[in-house]
Amino acid sequence: MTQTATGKLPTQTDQHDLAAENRALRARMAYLLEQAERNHSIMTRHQAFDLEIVGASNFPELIGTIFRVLPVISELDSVTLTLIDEDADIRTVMLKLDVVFEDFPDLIFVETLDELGFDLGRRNAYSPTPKPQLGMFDRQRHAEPFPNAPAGLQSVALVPLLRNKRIIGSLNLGSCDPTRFTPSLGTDFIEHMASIIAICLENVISNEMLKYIGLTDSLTGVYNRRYIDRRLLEEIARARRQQYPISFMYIDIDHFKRVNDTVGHGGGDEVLREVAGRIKNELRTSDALARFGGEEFVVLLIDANLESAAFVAERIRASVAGSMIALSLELQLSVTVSIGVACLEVGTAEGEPDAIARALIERADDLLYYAKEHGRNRVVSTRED
Ligand SMILES: Nc1nc2c(ncn2[C@@H]2O[C@H](COP(=O)(O)OP(=O)(O)OP(=O)(O)O)[C@@H](O)[C@H]2O)c(=O)[nH]1
Repeated sequence: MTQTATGKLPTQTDQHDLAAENRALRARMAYLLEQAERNHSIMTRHQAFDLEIVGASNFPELIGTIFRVLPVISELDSVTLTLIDEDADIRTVMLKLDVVFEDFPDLIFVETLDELGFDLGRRNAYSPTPKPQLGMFDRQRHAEPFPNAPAGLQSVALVPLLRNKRIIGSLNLGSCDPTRFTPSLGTDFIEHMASIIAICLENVISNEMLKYIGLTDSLTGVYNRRYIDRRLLEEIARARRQQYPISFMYIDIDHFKRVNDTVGHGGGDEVLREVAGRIKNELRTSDALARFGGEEFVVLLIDANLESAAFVAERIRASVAGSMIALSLELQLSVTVSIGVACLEVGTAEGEPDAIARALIERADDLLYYAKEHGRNRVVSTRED
């Protein structure tokens, strides 16, 4: 029979106490085991999440994963993301790369650090790390980070996204449980999560910027030849599948050598920028404008037959010729363009997309040459000879 610590045989009361203590210990153990299992499951889910966001290859994929997965694995009722985008560079580049911001209503852009709603005192973007702010949800105070707050949101955590001590935005977490985010709660876990998200964001944003730079003409800001070559192949395949025509314009500024000779290379660059702007104004957002090099531009028009493409080309010609271009140094200059227009009609795109693209470009180039030979400042979409 069991003896007590004093060596005496246990009484019935002692035994009763021991059994109760035993039951309590077992219950405590079961609770701790349950907690450990729960924590393990949370850790596993978060590790899978980390792997998924680290593997995201572009901005929409990363943002989409954060908004889709994080509320589920962290049992949150709202997750939003605020990014500082001072000169709207991120938005401009993403738009150019066809990111549809309407798909991400919980992605918020602000111009300045102050708009993040952190209590930063006299900090600036490079000051030592600010801490997450946890507390009760206040519809007015948190209107900016939670623009679509669900009914019943009770507590929130605004977690700074930091890269090299610089705040790039904030990850905003919301719960309908009032005890979920209280000021006394430890923040190591959410800070760790935010730091991984911040690295992924910065990485994906700089990749997208590089992609954009690689596809853009730095002088005029329109696409470059590499972009159009690639896009043309995609569009030929799509037009073939969906049975619509696409058209291609080759645009060349007339006597551009004379422009350079008259106003210098810098003035010539200004003319190139203005002409690019005037062409762009005549296009739909689905059309793509690129500078092919020198004083040559091309336009790819989606779902446009020869007649409508020639109509747009005529508008472009008229817009360039219609008013003088004002240069800095108070100079004004008249320029004109010649345009060749070719179309890939429905049912004519047989063979390899590569060969079709080449033939389309060559036809537009040939018609441009014809326009030059027949007086310039004109649009040619069919040859009369
Ligand atoms: N300012 C500026 N000039 C450029 C640039 N790239 C090419 N050029 C100039 O564009 C001019 C093209 O001249 P040409 O190909 O002879 O043709 P053009 O004078 O436009 O004559 P047509 O096309 O026959 O009407 C050359 O003087 C080039 O130096 C550029 O990026 N900036």
